[in-house]
Amino acid sequence: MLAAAGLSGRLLVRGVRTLPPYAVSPPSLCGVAYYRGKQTPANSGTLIPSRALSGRQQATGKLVRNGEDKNAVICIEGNIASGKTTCLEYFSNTSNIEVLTEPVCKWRNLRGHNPLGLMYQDPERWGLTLQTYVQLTMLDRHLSTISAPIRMIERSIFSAKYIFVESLFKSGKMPEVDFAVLSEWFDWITANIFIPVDLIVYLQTSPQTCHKRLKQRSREEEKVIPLEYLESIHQLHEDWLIRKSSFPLPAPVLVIPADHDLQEMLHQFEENRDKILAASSL
Ligand SMILES: Nc1ncnc2c1ncn2[C@@H]1O[C@H](COP(=O)(O)OP(=O)(O)O)[C@@H](O)[C@H]1O
Ligand SMILES: Cc1cn([C@H]2C[C@H](O)[C@@H](COP(=O)(O)O)O2)c(=O)[nH]c1=O
Repeated sequence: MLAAAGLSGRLLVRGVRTLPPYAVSPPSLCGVAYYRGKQTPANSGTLIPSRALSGRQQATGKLVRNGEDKNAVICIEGNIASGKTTCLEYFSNTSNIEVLTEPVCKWRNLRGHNPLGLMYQDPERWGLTLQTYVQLTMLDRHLSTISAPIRMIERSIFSAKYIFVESLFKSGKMPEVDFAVLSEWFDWITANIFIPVDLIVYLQTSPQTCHKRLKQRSREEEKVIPLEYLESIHQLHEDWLIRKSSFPLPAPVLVIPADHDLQEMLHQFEENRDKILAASSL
């Protein structure tokens, strides 16, 4: 896909490269949770074996996070630069909601390495490296101790696999053995650890909108992303969340059209507030 998108010439050189010194946040400040406008520690919770049956039937026989049943989990999904972080920021001051943004800064700075930048430069060589780390950090997000009745989380371990790993593999940029290793890890995790999701909010945008916003945000690593890549990521989202034809859905989906300007989007978030918060009573 990246090849089709005209990236292959720049991306296929093998070997470790020295990356430009991107401005990155120190890992200690990355992937923080916010509750009532304040930063809270996103510590991993304790995993315990599930007892006979909880309210969430799928938990049976799996490891569950201690205290799991009390909270609602809402995942905000959408294409790159669709407005997920903006949505989370909007809800971050709501009492009872804790928001967890995607740990992108960890993906940009892992002990001084930049797996995200490496992947965009050479997806065949570094796709497995990035996606292994994304899967770990996503799992960590899902299992971290919850400090509010409702948790809103940016993306999920599911979209990392069903959208991004899938995209790398389907486009021929990920060797079959790398895909197999990632799939085994994902299957083991989801078979043995209960990852609760009560609602998916899909911010549905056109790839053109995302391309415009991506350029405006101007993240250094993402400057090589062409419109065609966003189109393929869009199709994967549509297959999963709208057509429901690709992979299992971990929760019901609420679709919010998200091509509108910022002011209208804030209005849309407010309009959908009750539907979103209803996840806590499911
Ligand atoms: N509705 C909107 N209209 C115009 N620009 C937007 C809108 N929502 C977000 N943006 C801008 O687009 C860029 C990407 O938004 P962001 O929330 O970071 O997306 P994501 O988290 O999905 O990648 C940011 O520069 C943000 O300020
Ligand atoms: C989950 C996930 C993300 N990425 C890439 C895609 C984007 O470049 C960033 C995330 O930024 P966004 O603004 O939050 O969309 O990370 C990836 O390559 N693989 C993944 O699994």
